[in-house]
Amino acid sequence: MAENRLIGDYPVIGIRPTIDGRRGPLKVRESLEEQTMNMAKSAAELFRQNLKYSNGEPVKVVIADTTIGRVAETAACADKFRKEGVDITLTVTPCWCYGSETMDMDKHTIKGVWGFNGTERPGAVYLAAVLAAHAQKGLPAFGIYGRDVQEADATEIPEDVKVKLLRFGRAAVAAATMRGKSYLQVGSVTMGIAGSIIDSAFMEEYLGMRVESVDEVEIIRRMTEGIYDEKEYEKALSWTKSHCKEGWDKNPDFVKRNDEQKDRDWKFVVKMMCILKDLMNGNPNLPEGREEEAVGHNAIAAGFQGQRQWTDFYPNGDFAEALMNSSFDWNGAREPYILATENDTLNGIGMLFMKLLTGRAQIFADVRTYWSPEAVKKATGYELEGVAKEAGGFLHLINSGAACLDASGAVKDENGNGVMKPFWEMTQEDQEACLEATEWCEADNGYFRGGGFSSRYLTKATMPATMIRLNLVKGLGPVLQICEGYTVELPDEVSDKLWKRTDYTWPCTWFAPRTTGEGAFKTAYDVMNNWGANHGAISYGHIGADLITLASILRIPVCMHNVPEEDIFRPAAWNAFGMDKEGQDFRACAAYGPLYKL
Ligand SMILES: C[C@H](O)[C@@H](O)[C@@H](O)C(=O)CO
Ligand SMILES: [Mn+2]
Repeated sequence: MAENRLIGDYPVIGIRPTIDGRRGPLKVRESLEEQTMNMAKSAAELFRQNLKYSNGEPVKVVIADTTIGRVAETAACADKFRKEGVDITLTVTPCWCYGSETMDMDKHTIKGVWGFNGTERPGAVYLAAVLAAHAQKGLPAFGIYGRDVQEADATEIPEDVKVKLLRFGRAAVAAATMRGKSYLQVGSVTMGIAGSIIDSAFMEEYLGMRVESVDEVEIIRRMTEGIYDEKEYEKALSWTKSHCKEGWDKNPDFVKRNDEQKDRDWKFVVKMMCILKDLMNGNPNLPEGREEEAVGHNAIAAGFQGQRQWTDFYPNGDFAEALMNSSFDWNGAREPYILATENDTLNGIGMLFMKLLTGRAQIFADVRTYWSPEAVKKATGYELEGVAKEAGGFLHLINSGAACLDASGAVKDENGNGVMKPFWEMTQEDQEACLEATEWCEADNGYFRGGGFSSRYLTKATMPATMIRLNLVKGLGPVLQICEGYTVELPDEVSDKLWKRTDYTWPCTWFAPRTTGEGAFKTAYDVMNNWGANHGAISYGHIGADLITLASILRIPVCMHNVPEEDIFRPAAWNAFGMDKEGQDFRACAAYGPLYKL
């Protein structure tokens, strides 16, 4: 079955080797042709080797047919790139060139410029000149300039240049991948959660996406009228029965569902997942006469209302949310979906940002509780250690449904450390480890009167992680919060005591922010006390710097982060908005406005 089949090409990177146009007896241009084109080839190779689309394929990179010395060659390059579907350009040069004649003036491309740091020819001078032109013309571009002078014939890319090139590449590909895709909302506002009040203007103007909305009755219609792939459903059900072990039922006897009802519920939730996939991707294998349903909604991300109405009556969406957000299912390892629970569109977009940057499955969670060292000691007698102690406590991240099974930490690297791999690295063994670490408990009848099953696991690994929240603030617009930290392993009996005080049948992750002792990152308590909403999106890895670069491309200011200042990489023009990194970001984003504003 075609999974994650999105209509529309993935963004292409175009490399623009620019050069001094002077020929003549001293052959300035001729003497630079090879070095300039070699820079372009090195950058292209670096991108091809290290950047992947969200489907796991290597990023496509094209190079201009010739070096670009005068405007005619600039135009020829722009023409080629238009035909190739280039959304992102990197201009490279070891020498002086004529800024406004050779710069990328396409207002839709995401731009970077790498000036070679060799002093024989003034590549750095061109870099500064053309970045000034970009600033003057309102076409912000990232500037990349290596620290150390290189030999003129050097072809290797210095480490610090690589870091910036790849950060620019990952963020630009993530930003451009969203263009033209849909956010599908299934159902509407959930329990009054503001994030589930979808803001189409934000999706359109900041992300270049569009909003598709489907009433939940569509799931029932498709079930009732058989508008799903029967073969796929049977395969999914059989796999579920053998791979998704049922946990215990905490409900009191007077509401407990009997085996026959639970069997019906399993069939229901598996079919629901098949249908939600079809709604997002479309499915060419739907029954004859269902051509309209077969095309799907071209959704790169989606949300499901769950909690209230649907879950008051039908089995909940936790099974679909948990497995679709994971990096595998009955079809083996596959690109994780982004399916937000409680229809929290902003948390869904946060998950999407990080999936596009990493290729990894994502966690959706309530930022449920701050546990101070004193409170833990009082509740369990345990003295905090390690990252939790350093952070002055930790946060309880827990929500029913949309936390990927990868977050169990059951997948181990070669050193036995818990990891969450990009989906293309997930082995059969890794998938089984995640399933083994997960049980599917009967839905809490207090919250889910319609029944269903909730995934349950404890994150049993200390893993680097990044938690973000995208917030919409009236009068300001979107802002992003970023918190790097670590998942925390507690002794089982300590976890148990704390977990039991809340939703014991939901997936549980303890998280210690990397604190700085100041402001919002003074301690773990301050992170929660400054958090902008009830939810957070969490990814494996410390990817805050990539998120800051992505946010700057999208013109979304970052209002809270714990990323070291030296790792902040934004378009060069941001420097014109003041020396304070945070303030300049707000001022620049306000000045440039949303990328796709008409
Ligand atoms: C208690 C509610 O039903 C839960 O869903 C709550 O924990 C939430 O997740 C609200 O975001
Ligand atoms: Mn929630």
